[in-house]
Amino acid sequence: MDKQNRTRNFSIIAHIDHGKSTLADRLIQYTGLVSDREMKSQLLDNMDLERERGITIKLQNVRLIYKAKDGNEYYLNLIDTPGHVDFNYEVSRSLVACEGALLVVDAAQGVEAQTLANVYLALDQDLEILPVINKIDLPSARPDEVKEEIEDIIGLDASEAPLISAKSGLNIQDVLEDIVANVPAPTGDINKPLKALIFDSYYDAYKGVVAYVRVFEGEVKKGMTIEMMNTKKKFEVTEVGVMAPGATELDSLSAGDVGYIAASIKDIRSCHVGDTITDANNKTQEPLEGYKKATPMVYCGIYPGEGEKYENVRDCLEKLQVNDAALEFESETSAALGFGFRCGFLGLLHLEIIQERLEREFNLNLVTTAPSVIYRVTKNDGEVVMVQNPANLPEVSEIRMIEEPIVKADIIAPKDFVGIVMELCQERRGTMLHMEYIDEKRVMLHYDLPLNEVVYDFFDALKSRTRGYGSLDYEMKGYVPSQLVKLDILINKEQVDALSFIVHESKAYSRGKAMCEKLKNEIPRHQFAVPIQAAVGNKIVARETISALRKDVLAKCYGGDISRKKKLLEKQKEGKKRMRQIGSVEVPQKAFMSVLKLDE
Ligand SMILES: Nc1nc2c(ncn2[C@@H]2O[C@H](COP(=O)(O)OP(=O)(O)OP(=O)(O)O)[C@@H](O)[C@H]2O)c(=O)[nH]1
Repeated sequence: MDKQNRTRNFSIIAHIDHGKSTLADRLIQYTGLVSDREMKSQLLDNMDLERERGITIKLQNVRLIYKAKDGNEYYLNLIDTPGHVDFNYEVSRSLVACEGALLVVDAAQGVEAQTLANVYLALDQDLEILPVINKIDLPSARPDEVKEEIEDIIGLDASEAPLISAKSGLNIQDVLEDIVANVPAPTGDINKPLKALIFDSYYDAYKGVVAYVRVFEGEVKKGMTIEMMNTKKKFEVTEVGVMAPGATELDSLSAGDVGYIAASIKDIRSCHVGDTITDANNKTQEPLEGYKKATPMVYCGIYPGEGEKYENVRDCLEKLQVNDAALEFESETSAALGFGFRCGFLGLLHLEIIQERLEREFNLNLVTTAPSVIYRVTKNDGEVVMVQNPANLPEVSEIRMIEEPIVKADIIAPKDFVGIVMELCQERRGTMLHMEYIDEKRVMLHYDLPLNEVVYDFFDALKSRTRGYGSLDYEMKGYVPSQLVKLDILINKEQVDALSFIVHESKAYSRGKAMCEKLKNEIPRHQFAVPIQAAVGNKIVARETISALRKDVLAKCYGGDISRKKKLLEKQKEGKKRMRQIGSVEVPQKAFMSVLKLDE
């Protein structure tokens, strides 16, 4: 059998926590790629941040060599995928490079909202989906019922699905045999001109931008001149190889292979994820269909903090963008924070992760402003503007209509929690579409929810109110008109542009109040009283005051000389007035993030 017939390209898809990363580790360990001693727990989640949060964010690929029962040696290219709803985009990116996907389902939890969402993504790519039932070691495991669920809800035959424990390593060989037997071998002519898809990339200080590719046709070798079909840039290949699990150089990558290409690419903009690489001297006719660009759904301002340089922040954002194509940014200025960037993210988790990476990996000191979705504003003169920065909302008098993005949300929860889930969706201005029973125990609720209500902390609220049993998946549906207002925050009578946000009219008061209270706790006391107000237009909807640190000027004044007392108090008042006029209120950096975590 030739190499192509002994190659299998696959991903693992699952709902969060169903054990995808643990299974990936076991597969790596079983095939002897790393010794047990070297086996760091969850090797694929190689970013510290991921390990801490326990969720997979960036996809990684690794090549395993497996000697199957049929006596042949197979090359299994595994591409790890993230399981969180914010990262569906990354899931579909990695799926394009594969012919099959393992669908890991927790034997105790069964099919969840994101199990379904991931299956749909895999079906879109025409992948062979192999169900795997994990965690059968758990006392609460119910593998037979879960098999039925997979058949009933998803429509996949699960009768032959391996029953495994990724944790203990039980039946891991069944999974490998399943892959060999049922994931189709790649096809593609090695003698045709090179055609390879870049599905990910990262920046290496020595090698430059390294592209992770899936070769569909032809062959790529060191010394060859390649061309990026989209950017038309040409480079000489300095190294090709596979991750096993570290970068391992090979002579060539050919049709069907997954691996990396380094070509001393210094400018990150010349290597686009989704672009097709070809041989500059023997070009392929048509590029492969690229990825549809991920559209950010949440925006926020990122500003250099105390002592931080603007250029430095730009540099780091650019570096992050290389391996996170979904991150968008452009320059903006704020009266309160100076020069900075408006950045677009897939969701709140994505935002938090980027922020943490900037702070931790790049050691940046940042100020982040409240997240906002994109509103569609129609002005009286008919002009339509998309507003993702509340500060840019046109004057109220100019606005004919504001529309907000709505998502179609699918929520799966045990039936005992239906009331609680409905209450939560109601609070978040949701409209129920319908509800169906998955089996005797669980229901699936379909809702239309304003994205602006989902991005804040809907996911956390759902998890905590359903004791971890509720699961969520959502996709953009469109825009609907809504009664939205801009809530401004005034600190010491001055409007702070970076703290403004757009909110539904019915929530302006409660949000404003919560915001003022929060800021009151975060801003230290000054020599003068600091009023904190929330306003809609000219109307103040909430107010808090940080009382002044009153210096006791009368302490030294003995006796009852009333005129002297008066004089001293008068003087103090003057001082305060001056302070109020010229002194500025020190607002701590974290106050700008405080809108994020408002408990309503
Ligand atoms: N009892 C038991 N626990 C398991 C098994 N497999 C995984 N787990 C545990 O389940 C939890 C989630 O496993 P992960 O492998 O991190 O799950 P994941 O699907 O990769 O999750 P994300 O990276 O967040 O998408 C961890 O605490 C694992 O130790 C298993 O077979 N049995």
